[in-house]
Amino acid sequence: MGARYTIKVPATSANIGPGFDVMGLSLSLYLTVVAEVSETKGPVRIVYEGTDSDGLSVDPQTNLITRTALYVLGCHGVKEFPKATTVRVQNNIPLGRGLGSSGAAVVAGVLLADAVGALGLQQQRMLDYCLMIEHHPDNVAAALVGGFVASYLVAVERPDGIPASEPESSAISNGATAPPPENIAHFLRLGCSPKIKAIAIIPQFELATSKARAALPGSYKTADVVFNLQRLAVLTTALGREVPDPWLIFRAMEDKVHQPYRMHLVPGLPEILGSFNPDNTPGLLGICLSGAGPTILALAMDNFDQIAASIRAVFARQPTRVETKYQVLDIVSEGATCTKD
Ligand SMILES: Nc1ncnc2c1ncn2[C@@H]1O[C@H](COP(=O)(O)OP(=O)(O)OP(=O)(O)O)[C@@H](O)[C@H]1O
Ligand SMILES: N[C@@H](CCO)C(=O)O
Repeated sequence: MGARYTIKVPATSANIGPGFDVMGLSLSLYLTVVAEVSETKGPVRIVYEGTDSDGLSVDPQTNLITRTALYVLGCHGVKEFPKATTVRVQNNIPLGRGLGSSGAAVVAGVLLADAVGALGLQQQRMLDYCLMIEHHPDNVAAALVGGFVASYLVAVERPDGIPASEPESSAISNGATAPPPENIAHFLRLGCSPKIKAIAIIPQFELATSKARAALPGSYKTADVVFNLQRLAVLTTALGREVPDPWLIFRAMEDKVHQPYRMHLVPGLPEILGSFNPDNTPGLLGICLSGAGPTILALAMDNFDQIAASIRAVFARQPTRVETKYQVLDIVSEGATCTKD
């Protein structure tokens, strides 16, 4: 009898307005990976069972989940999956929409290697491995530990010399087996009121994070940086108050570092960010671009379906008639898990 592991990783929304590359919320939408490990040596096989998996590679050397796992195994002197393994992927996180699909895939890959290689990695060490592939910690830290998470990279330059702005590490695509330095990033879980839910309004088009990052300027005005720092400091505790203050949160979710430069990439974004507020939209707490977009994240305490309908209507009346779906999600306190059946 072989072993069977089930790995479950939540979707995440990064930034939450001012916390560009800093903040992440984990959400009740999951990537599930089931690894069926046989007792004999043999190849690894990938099977996608989810709905949003069109075009994803099932070649273990290129698929993001198994490629990450192979990198982590390689760092431990293990060149391939130790036993014949079938990796069944059920993905409910839409790809390239700003809901942390790539971060979840990377986290799943690290947990997969840890399980099949019996590596016994601690959570902090897992984060180091994740950051060799996903260069900003906001999504992966929240996906790994769960809840409302703040994080920073200890060094701005990545340890392998690749600029943090690069979308993906060449360390793993080159088959390198150099382990990451220890403690690349630090993280902290912050309080988030259980009264708050996350409404994700998801346009039916993909926006690659690399493209959305390429739209950002290389330098900023001091006043814009101060604008974000002021809001971010307030946001870190505003979401955790027992009785959330809608206008405090609304103002604390404004941003001048990334959203203004991404407006042209998401039709309707200027109107969405400029039209809704807690006075004209009861129940609304705050609104922002989720991660690199194009999903809109609205935090709210009530009237979830009405808020979603109002935002969807703005997308629908754009000249390009942007089609959307929406989901009302919980902010989940549990991060990625791996269980042995
Ligand atoms: N389950 C998965 N299996 C394999 N590859 C995946 C999986 N999920 C995501 N990816 C890869 O990640 C890409 C999307 O990553 P990208 O960083 O552009 O968007 P995102 O992670 O969904 O959004 P954001 O980082 O803004 O939250 C996909 O096109 C695919 O190559
Ligand atoms: N902080 C990242 C999140 C996307 O992965 C960005 O906005 O580009």
